[in-house]
Amino acid sequence: MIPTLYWQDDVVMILDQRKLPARTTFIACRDMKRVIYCIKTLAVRGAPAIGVAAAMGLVLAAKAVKLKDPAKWAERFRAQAEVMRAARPTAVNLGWAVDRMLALVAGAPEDPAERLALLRRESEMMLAEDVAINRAMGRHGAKLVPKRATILTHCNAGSLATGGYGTALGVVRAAAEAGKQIKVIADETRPLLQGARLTAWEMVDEGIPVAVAVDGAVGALMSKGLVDLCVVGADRIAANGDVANKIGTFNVALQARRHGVPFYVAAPLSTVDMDTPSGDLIPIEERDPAEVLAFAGSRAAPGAEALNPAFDVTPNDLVSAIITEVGVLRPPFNRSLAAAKAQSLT
Ligand SMILES: CSC[C@@H](O)[C@@H](O)C(=O)COP(=O)(O)O
Repeated sequence: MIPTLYWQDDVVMILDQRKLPARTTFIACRDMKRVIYCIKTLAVRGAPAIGVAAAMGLVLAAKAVKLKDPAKWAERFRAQAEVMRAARPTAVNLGWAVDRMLALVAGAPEDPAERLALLRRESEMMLAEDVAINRAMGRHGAKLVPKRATILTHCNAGSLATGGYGTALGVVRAAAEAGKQIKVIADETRPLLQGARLTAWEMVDEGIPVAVAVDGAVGALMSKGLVDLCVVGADRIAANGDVANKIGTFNVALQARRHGVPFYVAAPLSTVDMDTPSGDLIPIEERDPAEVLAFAGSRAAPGAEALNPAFDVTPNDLVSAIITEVGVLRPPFNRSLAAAKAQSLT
């Protein structure tokens, strides 16, 4: 599998996911501004991958701040960190990674080279940890998958959306590695086609049979008994278990409930935001209407406006379970999430 992002000497290399699957090109980021450009334009996307990219971007920012006085240096670095935090609003992993780097700076050595090395190591650790967490999630989630199963997923919560292996697709991979007969239905995921372009590409590369369906087909497919379970990722999970994920996820969950299909969310605990009590308080990114109004390079619906919320919130009562690195969490989620978060801090 091609890496999503990595360090090459002092340069952050980011796979340009906007070009996939047609071309595999990397963007060389030498400053934080370039990393932010990649995050905003979705060259790098998916909650955990955005978090790692933010950490790497802050290493570049730390290097660029040349102030000698440690207090002034920290003040400038903190200001840069806030610019990074604002790059995209919904995925809480971005703010989580920024806070982790800020906490490190608070106790960091004053020697600039040592300080920089510390931040660099932290960003590398986050990347490695993310893959390990995804594998753990995969092991827990695979137990929920029958021996033969068709799994429907929405958007791309795969290797490309993370440091590697994936969250929802990590569960798919782990089930396949355990010898189960898995087929995947990838919702195409309008308007930017993360399902058709990215999930299908990852599954074909993995040798796992995959069919792409238009987003509106979910109900029809389930009514014919063609879906055994749904597994999706998350951008932010509120303390009560409400789940923000790619626009269209809520529809999948509603159809799953209507047809008695289990609806699972696979996400690391870094995606759980205990400071946001419920889903209605999660900020939802509104993206450029042009993403909706352009089709195959030409303008669709001339004269019309567009609504383009990038995410929606699935209420916790539609979620069968949340698969995390510490295990499968069941309702009531306010209790199971709080316990898992407390466990992860010990
Ligand atoms: C493991 S990724 C989980 C989510 O981040 C994913 O499902 C998603 O909604 C990504 O949205 P995107 O706008 O492509 O960043």
